[in-house]
Amino acid sequence: MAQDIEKIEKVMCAAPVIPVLVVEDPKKAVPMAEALVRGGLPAIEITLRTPHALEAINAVNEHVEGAIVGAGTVLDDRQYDAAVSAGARFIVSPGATEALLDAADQHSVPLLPGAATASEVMFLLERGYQRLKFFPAEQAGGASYLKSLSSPLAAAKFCPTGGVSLDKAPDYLKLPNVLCVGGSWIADAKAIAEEDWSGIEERARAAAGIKG
Ligand SMILES: O=C[C@H](O)COP(=O)(O)O
Ligand SMILES: CC(=O)C(=O)O
Repeated sequence: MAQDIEKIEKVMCAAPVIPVLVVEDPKKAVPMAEALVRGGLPAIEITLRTPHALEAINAVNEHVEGAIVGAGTVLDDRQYDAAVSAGARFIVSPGATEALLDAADQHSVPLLPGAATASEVMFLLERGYQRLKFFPAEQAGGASYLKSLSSPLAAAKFCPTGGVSLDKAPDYLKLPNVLCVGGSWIADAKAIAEEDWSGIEERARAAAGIKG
């Protein structure tokens, strides 16, 4: 089954940046997401890298008006099912496997799979996926590398993530094959632990204003 491009583009085009979040304490998820939404970043990715990530997704989905909460670091079918049950509105993976794409076929909640090479992109295009995460963006070659994929693999459009910052984001966003970027700089683990909601809101506002 092909990717639902319209559905995933609603997430990718909601703002220039998707914050990637590692939430240790689910009680902090709601005020964190409220700060992000107030700052102008409605689409947020809570990674399944902590024991309470599903609880955090559920809380944001239930309580934060205007948020489009997704699950990141979804690696297999069990995690896909669990994230959807928790209320995730989109699913992100650092890569892609046949099994994960088969799991996505069972759900209407869309998948944004990761790719870092021409062959990985071609594999995903073959499976009907044209909206992809470019991960890890800076480490794999950065904006110039991604630009060089834009002509031969023109159907693929990306959300570069990994090492992206406020300063580096415009270089990606001006590329013809980039719809948004992802990153943890807006709300990193320290800011969440310290409940720095005003700082998160301020960085979200700066990110929401980035032009390509
Ligand atoms: O694992 C990395 C996340 O996808 C975000 O990367 P970052 O911390 O480099 O922004
Ligand atoms: C890095 C990434 O894409 C993820 O954790 O979902």
